[in-house]
Amino acid sequence: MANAIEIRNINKQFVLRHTRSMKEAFVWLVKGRKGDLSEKFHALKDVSLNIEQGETVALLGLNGSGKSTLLKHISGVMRPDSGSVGTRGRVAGLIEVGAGFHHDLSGRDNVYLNGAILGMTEEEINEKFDSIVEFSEIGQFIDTEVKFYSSGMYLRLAFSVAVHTDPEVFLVDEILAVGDEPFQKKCIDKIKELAGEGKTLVVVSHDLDLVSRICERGVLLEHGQIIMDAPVTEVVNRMRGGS
Ligand SMILES: Nc1ncnc2c1ncn2[C@@H]1O[C@H](COP(=O)(O)OP(=O)(O)OP(=O)(O)O)[C@@H](O)[C@H]1O
Repeated sequence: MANAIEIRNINKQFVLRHTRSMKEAFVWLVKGRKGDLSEKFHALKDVSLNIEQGETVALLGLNGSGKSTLLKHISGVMRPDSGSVGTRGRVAGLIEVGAGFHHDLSGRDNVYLNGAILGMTEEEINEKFDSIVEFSEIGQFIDTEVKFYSSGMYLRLAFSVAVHTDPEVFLVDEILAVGDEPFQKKCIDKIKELAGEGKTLVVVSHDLDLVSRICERGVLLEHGQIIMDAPVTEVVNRMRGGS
């Protein structure tokens, strides 16, 4: 089967400190600018990962292990310092609540803006508009500026637009957590439905029960490296201190 996602030897470093004290900068200057004034943090270290079309994959690991950074590379919002990331088909999902939303525009305008960013044509959005609003349960607030939305309302609209783009690859970060329980359940059912249709799914979550229900494969990250890639139950077992 064809790969939906191909990640080859990616590295990502973040600059932790841009500035130092005047004294440190002075010492650095008189010493002939030796060394680097900024401190770097290696968030992803030589990560390679192939995900086949139709696979459901959970990215697991402790806080700061690099899961969200890896997901952002798959979505294309971040680029690696070296290595390559390839995806096949339309990629959509929920990485950061409100990303791609314009605060001063209404929910309605943001559906068009976000839909276009995710690759939908105006015609496609017109066609799906009612269904997007219905799924989100935003109701009359669709014409309110989104800066007045609660975080849950943002999530509802963003999730609804993302699933209506009919993506081949669907990415979900932890953010489902801000939805209330009924909406979370609705999202999870929708995610399962997408998986059932053979869509590729990559999920970042600390909810081990949830990922065990949705995903088949687990990829465990530690300090920016993949240390285990196995059926999700085995990875969850290891995270819970099993084997
Ligand atoms: N834009 C950034 N600038 C600097 N450091 C960053 C940036 N984004 C992430 N990091 C750092 O990279 C590391 C990995 O972050 P990441 O968000 O990928 O971890 P995570 O596994 O998703 O963690 P969590 O479970 O807490 O969400 C962290 O130490 C984080 O501080």
